[in-house]
Amino acid sequence: MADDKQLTRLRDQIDSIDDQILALISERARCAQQVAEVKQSAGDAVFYRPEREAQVLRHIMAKNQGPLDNEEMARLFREIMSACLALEQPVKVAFLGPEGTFTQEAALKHFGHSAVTVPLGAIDEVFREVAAGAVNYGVVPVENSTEGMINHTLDTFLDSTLNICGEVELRIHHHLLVGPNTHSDHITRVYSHSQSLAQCRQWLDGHYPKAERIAVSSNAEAAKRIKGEWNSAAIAGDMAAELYGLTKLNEKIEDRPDNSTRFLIIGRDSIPPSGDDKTSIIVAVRNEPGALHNLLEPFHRNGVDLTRVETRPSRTGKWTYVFFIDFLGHRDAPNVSAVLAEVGSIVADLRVLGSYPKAVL
Ligand SMILES: C=C(O[C@@H]1C=C(C(=O)O)C=C[C@H]1O)C(=O)O
Repeated sequence: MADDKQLTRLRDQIDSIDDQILALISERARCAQQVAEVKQSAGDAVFYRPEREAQVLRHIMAKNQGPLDNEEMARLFREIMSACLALEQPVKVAFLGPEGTFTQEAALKHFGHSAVTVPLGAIDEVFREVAAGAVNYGVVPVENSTEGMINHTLDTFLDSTLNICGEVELRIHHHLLVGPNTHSDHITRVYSHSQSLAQCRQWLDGHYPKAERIAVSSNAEAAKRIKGEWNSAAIAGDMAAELYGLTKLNEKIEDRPDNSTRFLIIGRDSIPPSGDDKTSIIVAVRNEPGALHNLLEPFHRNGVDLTRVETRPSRTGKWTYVFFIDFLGHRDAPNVSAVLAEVGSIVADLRVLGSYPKAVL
């Protein structure tokens, strides 16, 4: 038995600490309200500031001395900021629905749980609703560590004038889910998004080689669909399992344990520097000898680190290659703006998709 007196004393101590935390969070929330008033009187309608939020979280992680780890501590502060912001104006964020997708999880990880998330049926709809001003931001998947680029998202950027305002990385754990009518010995169909089916290919080959694999628009849609079906399973994540009341027959069935997806936050405004930023651009290059070398050389010469170079076929037919390039640094930094000016002068077309804070969490 624990020492009753010692327990009582520790719990009293926790109660008094909680009172202090409560008072401090309230004081912080009042401060954030005043910031909103200052912004409003300056005619600034944008309360949410991604670069400032990234700085707050980085500061917390740098100062944290444990015992909670940096990510855990930052997650708590993420939620405090989200709640403070929602006092003035909850951020409205569109995502690739239905409810329960990994994209929704990414949206909540980035904006916190006080954000209002709006499920939409397709990636281009997310772009459209942001462009129309019906929501403040959108969240779209862009690349998976196992399966590579999500080409549909890249292609949608070709026709869009929206800005990238941030990035989120999410560890993706897939589970094999069933409804009450299905037994593990009688699974003849497995539904999921094509990316998720691909991420679990070897596991499915080993455990359900004969089951038909059916690709649907999202893994949450798969979970929703099998709820009342016989002999059917879905591959989806925790949020979908919980939301649609399904049983996890097998957990973490992704072939690679480090399976993760990167998502982009899209919005209408460009974002000032946060001190640790990335920039994404699209360039169209003429099909001539040395074109790729000439395109990349200025980055190297100016000490700008490339983090990703992706090629897509141009859809106009006019240019042979379109490159999506990500690199470290903000477009306002002198070495980055020098590279952009130089690259702009040699390529057929250059569009800066945005400079944004590097993912903190
Ligand atoms: C308080 C501000 O506004 C919002 C709330 C923040 C916070 O709670 O720390 C940070 C950035 C903004 O999203 C601010 O700009 O400082």
